Amino acid sequence: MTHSAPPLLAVRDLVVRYPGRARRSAPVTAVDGVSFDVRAGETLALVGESGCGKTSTASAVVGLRRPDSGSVRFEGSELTTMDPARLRALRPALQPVFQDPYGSLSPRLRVRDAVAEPLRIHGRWDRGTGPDRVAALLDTVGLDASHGDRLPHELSGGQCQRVGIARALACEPRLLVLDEPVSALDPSVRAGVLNLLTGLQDTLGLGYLFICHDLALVGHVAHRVAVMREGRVVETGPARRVLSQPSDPYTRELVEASPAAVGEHRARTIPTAS
Ligand SMILES: Nc1ncnc2c1ncn2[C@@H]1O[C@H](COP(=O)(O)OP(=O)(O)OP(=O)(O)O)[C@@H](O)[C@H]1O
Repeated sequence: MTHSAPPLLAVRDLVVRYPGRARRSAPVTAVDGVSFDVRAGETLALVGESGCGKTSTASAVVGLRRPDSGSVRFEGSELTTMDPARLRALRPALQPVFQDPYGSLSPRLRVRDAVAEPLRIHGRWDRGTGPDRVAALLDTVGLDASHGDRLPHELSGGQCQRVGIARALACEPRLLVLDEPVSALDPSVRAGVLNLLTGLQDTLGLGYLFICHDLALVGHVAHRVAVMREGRVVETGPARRVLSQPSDPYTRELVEASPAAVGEHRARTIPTAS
């Protein structure tokens, strides 16, 4: 990880508002001037309690929601004002992985076709080499070729999430936006999926914006942490420092409520049950 390189992702003064739920009620400001950077090969964890604006931030970064104001720069290019054709060409480089592993896959699409789909959508499918590329992607995420024949309901939650990661990797992204990628999984398979993600990062040099409310997991995977409260970032810093010596009172409350987050040594590879 080089800190002199320009950031992969630079978010500045991001604001996301939703219309008020009741008629004529004031809009809800979900994200209120958020700024952070993610560098290649680095994981920035965005943490905070439910409703603080993490998913709204991620949605604006991956283009699922247009921000009301602020800047989202990817490799130096401003995404919020980019023309649609250029944005479409850039999108594969910046891929989301969502929380619900089943919900993010089409129930009628076999795994092989689900992994091939992003290649087809982005005009990168080659009939000659495509099947081998899909097999290689399945192998990369720890699934064997026989999983390619299955439908999502024939997979475990962890396997489904691995398919979601294979889809995200298909078009050779440089940034993954991981919105609670293991929260819906059984605790016994969480470590395996997180270890897969950290291994991929180490091999491919990917940047991760990692949204997570579990500070113990954050302590394993994140290089830096940004703590959100009520739409704002209240503290940013190296994960070790933020989780062991938080300077913001709210961060201190979060850390104290999660004693497992603080430890002398947190291995990047999480032990899995044997
Ligand atoms: N589509 C929407 N319409 C109106 N308000 C919304 C919408 N989506 C989110 N909000 C509100 O915006 C705020 C931030 O929500 P957001 O989902 O971004 O938070 P979060 O930190 O990701 O929460 P969680 O961890 O529960 O997913 C909350 O007050 C939420 O109620």
